[in-house]
Amino acid sequence: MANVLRNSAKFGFSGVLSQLSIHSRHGRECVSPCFSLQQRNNSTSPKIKVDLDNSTGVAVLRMQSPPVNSLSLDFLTEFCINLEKLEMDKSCRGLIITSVSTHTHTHTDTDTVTQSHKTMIHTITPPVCVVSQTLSKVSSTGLDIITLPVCVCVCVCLVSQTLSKVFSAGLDIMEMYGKSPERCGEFWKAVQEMWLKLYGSNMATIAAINGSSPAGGCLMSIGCDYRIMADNPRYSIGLNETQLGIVAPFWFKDTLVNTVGNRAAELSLELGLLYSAPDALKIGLVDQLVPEDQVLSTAQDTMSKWLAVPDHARQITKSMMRKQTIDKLLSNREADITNFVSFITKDSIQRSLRMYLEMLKSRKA
Ligand SMILES: CC/C=C\CCC/C=C/C(=O)SCCNC(=O)CCNC(=O)[C@H](O)C(C)(C)COP(=O)(O)OP(=O)(O)OC[C@H]1O[C@@H](n2cnc3c(N)ncnc32)[C@H](O)[C@@H]1OP(=O)(O)O
Repeated sequence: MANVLRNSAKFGFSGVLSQLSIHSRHGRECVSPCFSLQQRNNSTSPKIKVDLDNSTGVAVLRMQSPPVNSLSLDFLTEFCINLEKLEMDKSCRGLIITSVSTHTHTHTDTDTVTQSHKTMIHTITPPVCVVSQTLSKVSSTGLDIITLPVCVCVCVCLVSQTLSKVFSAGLDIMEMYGKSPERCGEFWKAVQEMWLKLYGSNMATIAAINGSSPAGGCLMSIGCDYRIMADNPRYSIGLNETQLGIVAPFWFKDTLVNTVGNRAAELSLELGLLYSAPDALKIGLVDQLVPEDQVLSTAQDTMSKWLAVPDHARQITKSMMRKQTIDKLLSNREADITNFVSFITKDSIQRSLRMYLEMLKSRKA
């Protein structure tokens, strides 16, 4: 333990993990060239948007991958790169993870466009945008004024429209269906990497759960230090793997046990339960429910309490609580990948996944 604490103090908790972890395409080797200590960690990549507030040291990572923020290989790679960048940035002490939400996103960006171009743009039903009479008159004197705002507005509406009800739908099922063993292995390594980086993060981490969060989405949430969920009857959260005919691996199970205790985890995993927000609160799967429009602001208020604790004390304590669970995966990583690949490529499991995908599509129809 003394060794852990020494390492934690020297490298930080995630630094210890990075040293131990296998260098992979999705690990340090891949992301190191992206680091720049001078760089402000505000970035927008196709699937993820990060805003770091330098005055508070808190970053908000918004998932924006339509239609359901599913965790594909590309998404996970982007997620890990962003996490590693924030981890290396000494000014960043706290991370809030959320999904792009309809109202804030549309209004903010439309306002920006309106102010900067001194015109009026009305959003009707997404993704359609219309330029008002006022703008038409103004724009007839300058074509450049009209072209850019309309493009920006249409993009925003597309994202808003398709992500309104989901935090993350979990692992991208298409990454596990009909894929080669090599590709499945690569995908699983990225899933492991995401969890190792998040569960072992030195930052204080809060999940601002503003939509449904099944399976891998739930794993991401319980990988954080604290969970705030929107009190909306349409949303659910849980590790529902058995409902798909698949099995949550030991480190999903361990993370859940660490969060809700053994008995609740046993019921939850065996039955593949998806909990409503109030039921999730009851078993301790989430820590707090708030009205939907207050999820992010509550996360920000809560974060200031977490950051009031001295970093080194919080980080070493977090390491003591989580190290054993993390080490278990670190020392079994390759075996875990082999196990996943042989399980997921079985004909019977592929059939289960196909039926589940068909069910998802037929539910829609
Ligand atoms: C040894 C270890 C072995 C294995 C371990 C594997 C561990 C696995 C972990 C996982 O995370 S598996 C994924 C589990 N996820 C789910 O069960 C969620 C399924 N999705 C839903 O329940 C709903 O989609 C929703 C998230 C509640 C959102 O509902 P909504 O009505 O808003 O959207 P809709 O259902 O119409 O979906 C839109 C679109 O997206 C496709 N979709 C949904 N989820 C996924 C997903 N996880 N991966 C890929 N694609 C997904 C859905 O089919 C629709 O597609 P379409 O528009 O083409 O019809």
